[in-house]
Amino acid sequence: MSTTEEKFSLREVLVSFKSCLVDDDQDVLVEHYLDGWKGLVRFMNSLGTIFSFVSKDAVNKIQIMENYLKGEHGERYRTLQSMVEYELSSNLVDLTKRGSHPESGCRTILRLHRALRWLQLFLEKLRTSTEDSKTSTLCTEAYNASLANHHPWIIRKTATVAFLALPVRNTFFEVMNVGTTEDVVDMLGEAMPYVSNVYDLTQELYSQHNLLDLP
Ligand SMILES: CCCCCCCC/C=C\CCCCCCCC(=O)N[C@@H](COP(=O)(O)O)[C@H](O)/C=C/CCCCCCCCCCCCC
Repeated sequence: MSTTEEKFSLREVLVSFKSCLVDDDQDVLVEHYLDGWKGLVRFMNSLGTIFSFVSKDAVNKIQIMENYLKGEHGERYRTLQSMVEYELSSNLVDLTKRGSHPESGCRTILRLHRALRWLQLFLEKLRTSTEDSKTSTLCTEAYNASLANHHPWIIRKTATVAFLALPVRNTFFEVMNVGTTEDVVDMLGEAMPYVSNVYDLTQELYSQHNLLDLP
C-alpha cells in the first residue's frame, strides 16, 4: 500500500473514477475503483493523523479487494457485476447476518459505496461553497445525509469531532494541488459526473440483487 503515501492529485482521482466505467458505461472496473480510493486516502493522510482511524478502515477495505483481485479467482473480481454474479452464485456472501463470509467482496464494496455517496455530496458542497463556507460544516452535512445512517453512535461522534479539525476552505483547496480556487471548482465540476455515474451504477446493481443492507 505504499502508493497511498505519494502526493495527492485530484486529477489522478478524477482519471481513476473516469476510467472505472466500462462496457458502454454499464459496469465498473474494480481495479480503477480502488485506485480512486487510494488517491482519496492519500489526500486524507495529508490532513494529519486525526483522520488515521478513517484511512485505516478504508485501506483495510481496499486491501481486502486487492487480495481478491490478486487471488485464484481474480478474473471474477474484474468488474462489480462479475464479482456480484460470482460471489452470489458461489454462496460467498453473508446475506442476513455475519457468518462464514464476513469479508465478502460484495459487503466490502458496499461499505466503500456508501462512503462514495458521502464523497459525492461533499464534493458538490465544496464546488458550490463560498469563501466563508466552513469545510467542517460541509463535511458534517454530507456525512449526516449519507454514511452516518450506517454508523453506530460512537463512530458518528468520533467522526463529527474529527471533522472540526478540517482545514479552512482555502487550505483545503491548496492541498488538492490543482491550482487556483477557480481551477479547483472547475475540476470538481468535471469530476462530479464520473463519481455520480459510478455511484449510480453500483446502487442499481446492488439494488437489483438486494445487496444494499449486507451485514
Ligand atoms: C477531492 C478531495 C476532497 C475529499 C477527499 C476526501 C478523502 C476521503 C478519503 C477517504 C474516505 C474515507 C472512506 C471511509 C470508508 C468508511 C467505510 C465504513 O463506513 N466503515 C465502517 C463500517 O465498516 P464495517 O465495520 O462494517 O466493516 C467502519 O466502522 C468505519 C470506521 C471508520 C470511520 C468512518 C468515518 C467516515 C467518515 C468519512 C469522512 C472522511 C473525512 C475526510 C475529510 C476530508
